[in-house]
Amino acid sequence: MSRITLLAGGVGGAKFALGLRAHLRAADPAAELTIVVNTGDDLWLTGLRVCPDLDSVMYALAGVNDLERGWGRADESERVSAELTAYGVGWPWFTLGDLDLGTHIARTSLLRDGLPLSEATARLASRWDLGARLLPATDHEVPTLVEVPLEGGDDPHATEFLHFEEWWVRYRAGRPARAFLQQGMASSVPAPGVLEAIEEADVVLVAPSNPVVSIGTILGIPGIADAVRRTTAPVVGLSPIIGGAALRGMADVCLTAIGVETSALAVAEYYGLRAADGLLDGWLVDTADVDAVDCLSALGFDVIARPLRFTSVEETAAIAADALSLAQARRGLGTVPPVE
Ligand SMILES: O=c1nc2n(C[C@H](O)[C@H](O)[C@H](O)CO)c3cc(O)ccc3cc-2c(=O)[nH]1
Repeated sequence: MSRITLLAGGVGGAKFALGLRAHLRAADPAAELTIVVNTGDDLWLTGLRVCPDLDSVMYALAGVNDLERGWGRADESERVSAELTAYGVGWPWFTLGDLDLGTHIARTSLLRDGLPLSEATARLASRWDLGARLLPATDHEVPTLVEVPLEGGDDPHATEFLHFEEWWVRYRAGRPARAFLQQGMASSVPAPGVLEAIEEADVVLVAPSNPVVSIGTILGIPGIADAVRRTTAPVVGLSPIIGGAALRGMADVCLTAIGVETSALAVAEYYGLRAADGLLDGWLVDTADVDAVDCLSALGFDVIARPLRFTSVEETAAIAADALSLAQARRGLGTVPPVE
């Protein structure tokens, strides 16, 4: 029996989680999968608590997600959203589908009853056979705010802060980000079970999610990065960058904003090598980035290059299997798959 803990953001994290679960169900059915999910994207909207990344992972594992969009529910309708827009309530550019709204209403109801987000999440998740435990990184509210130049003012240095979802969805990350700030982060604490899931894991995996606003937010919650450094489990990450471009989403814009090059090599260096007080032991890069292997190996990372695109659940399961093999090789329990 192995305990696998995955740190994940929304859309990319959900796709990887699906492949990882498929691999575990076939190869190690007794394995316990815990997914620590980013909550920096969470927001209050129309009086409801919306948790985009938790919901993307939950819907994907439940098999009820919208495969085309990558977020929200399949077979969705938007009648309530249209009513809210008619009343001028909410964000007209941020669609809350009717089925999705059911989740937000249920979650908000549980929160209003006094449950912390971690318990509310467990209650929502218990509806489905997810094959994984979902943990929000923290029960505290740590909204990611993006500092952008103020539009239309006289002062060229004036800035304003947008909630991440406004910057991401409304402006498609098009307004230059000067900084990302996780409000309330310094005084937040990891949700119950998060530190244990990392410290007591046999393997910790870092999904190919946005290194800045998804994985970065999880790791920024006091105590979590230390737990990753401390765990006896090997820590293996997957590059969200393939051939110099973000695998999905607009992670490149976030990396550029914090001065990190959009490359598989630079993101590994950004996370850092655990042996040098960083976070990773191993790193999977795409075959397009095979040039990075020698350099990262010389730095001390266990690296393999293999196709990293999630073209199907089967292919994602094979990627997950290779990530676990890399981790097991470090634990001396298995073999490293050949570098392609
Ligand atoms: O591009 C969009 N993404 C939407 N997303 C996805 C989300 O904004 C981002 O892709 C993630 O937060 C980034 O991980 C939603 C997620 C939810 O949980 C609920 C509602 C939405 C609505 C939108 C939307 O209208 N447009």
